[in-house]
Amino acid sequence: MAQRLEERILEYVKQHAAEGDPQSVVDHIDKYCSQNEWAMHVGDEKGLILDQVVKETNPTIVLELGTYCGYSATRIARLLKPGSRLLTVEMNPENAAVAKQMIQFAGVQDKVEILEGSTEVIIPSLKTKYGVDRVDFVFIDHFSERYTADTKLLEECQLIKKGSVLLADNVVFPGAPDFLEYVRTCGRYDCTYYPSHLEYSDKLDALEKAVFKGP
Ligand SMILES: O=c1[nH]cnc2c(O)c(F)c(-c3ccc(F)cc3)c(-c3ccc(F)cc3)c12
Ligand SMILES: [Mg+2]
Repeated sequence: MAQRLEERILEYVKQHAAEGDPQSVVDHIDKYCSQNEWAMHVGDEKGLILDQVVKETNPTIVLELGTYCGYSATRIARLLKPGSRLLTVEMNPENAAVAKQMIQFAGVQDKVEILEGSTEVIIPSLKTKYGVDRVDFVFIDHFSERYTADTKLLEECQLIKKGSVLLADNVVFPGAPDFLEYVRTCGRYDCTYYPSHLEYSDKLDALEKAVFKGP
């Protein structure tokens, strides 16, 4: 029995999902976490909203804050057009190691790069160290206490331009009240609220989409 929950999830995927098939990996993570052990992936219900927003944005460069096991990175990468890429930031090295294997097994490793470290250090280095000019889509799913600071950092580093889309998880549970206040009142975002449920649960949760209108 693998020691850590995240390793048990990876083991289950390796033993039951179809290698090279990102949809199969996503489906099997959802199956394991709804039947066996709860884990904090965005999940199948909120995942369908994520899919819809990714499809309507059709992004070339995606930034994800909070990789965890690689569920949403796999979910997003499966929808990306050839030549596009996803950079995902994870500060927990053990989770990053699981995510690397999950992404590899799903066969999306050519589109996904895992950046280990904290967002406050990595975001300011994206232009210089990772050759990013602008990000078209940001999935914010790390710590709700960092949502606002990291959004302001993306603005200050000029990584988001007019039309860039932010999509934040958990704006109801655990909640991100200062983030909602900021994007809805600062005058630089067009916001949309998507009510849903906490992953693998009937508790209420929601995603907030914030489309940048420019500085
Ligand atoms: O931390 C997170 N990052 C990203 N997504 C998350 C997510 O989608 C979640 F559903 C939860 C969650 C919410 C309720 C709960 F009871 C347990 C965990 C967390 C979370 C929140 C606070 C913690 F102390 C630990 C985990 C996160
Ligand atoms: Mg989340």
